[in-house]
Amino acid sequence: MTIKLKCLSHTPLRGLNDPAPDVIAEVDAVLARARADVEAFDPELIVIFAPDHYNGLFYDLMPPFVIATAAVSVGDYMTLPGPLSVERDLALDLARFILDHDVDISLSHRLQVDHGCTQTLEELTGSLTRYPVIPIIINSVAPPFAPYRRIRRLGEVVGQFIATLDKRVLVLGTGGLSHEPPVPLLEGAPEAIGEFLICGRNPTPEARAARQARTVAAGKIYGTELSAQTPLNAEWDQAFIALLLDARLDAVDDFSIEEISKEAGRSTHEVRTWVAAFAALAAARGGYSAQRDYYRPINEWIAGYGVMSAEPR
Ligand SMILES: O=C(O)CCc1cccc(O)c1O
Ligand SMILES: [Fe+2]
Repeated sequence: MTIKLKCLSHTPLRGLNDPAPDVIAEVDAVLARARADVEAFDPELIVIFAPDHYNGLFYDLMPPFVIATAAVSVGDYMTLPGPLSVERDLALDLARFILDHDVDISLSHRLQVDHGCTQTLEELTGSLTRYPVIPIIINSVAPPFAPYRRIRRLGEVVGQFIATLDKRVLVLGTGGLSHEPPVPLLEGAPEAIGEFLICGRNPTPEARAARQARTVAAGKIYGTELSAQTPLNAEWDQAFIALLLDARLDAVDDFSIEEISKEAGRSTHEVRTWVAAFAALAAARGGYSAQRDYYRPINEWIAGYGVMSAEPR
């Protein structure tokens, strides 16, 4: 078994509300290098830990985390629509392994996924079907959340499973870092918004266009005194990256969900996907060496935008 890791932020505002051309060029160069790494590694399986943003998962049934044996992209924010190439039997084997190791993961035989899962797959592989993939969606936007220690444990068990495979496995985490796009909270929401958060799947094209427009409008003022959203927190981001570089993964057990929401923004919890990915790498092969490939706070994209790579020491 050989394993590599890549963790990247995602931003649906790319191409919709871009920063200066030199910043885009920087990010394009980092993504091109990451894509070349993936091409050279030629994974036989990709395990992607990703968030959902009320496109596949809603409060009518909100799992702390769920593994999909079949997944279809909703194609929001100009991302590719259609099915992912999920290895059904292997995903089921992984589901059984996780449950047998006392981590109570949910299972979906037909999950809708959004830009949170598909943008990174597309950026690193050029499609949703180039390589076999197993999506594990971690609730990162719909409180209450499982403690970070449970996410670390989930990653550990996935890593133990990966260690049993005779394959080249790429583990991906996508989301974060610090940021707070205008994702509504159920608490105190107007009735119509509450209804959407509880059972809003398969919105009309008009509703999806309106949501996209709201996010673009938020991106235009994000980080200025006009915005009510918690601003990016580069200090928090750099400390989180340092924790991963130093393999101090158990430090996440002390993370306070409320404090992170207040200090860095409510969607910063997408970093739970990074925690799971690094925990999987560490469990699969013990020590790892990691590098920060890129970091820049990018207000236009509503993202403390980071990219990291790691592999066994
Ligand atoms: O459509 C939404 O709910 C929010 C979209 C969104 C915006 C900026 C950064 C993100 O990570 C993100 O997911
Ligand atoms: Fe997101």
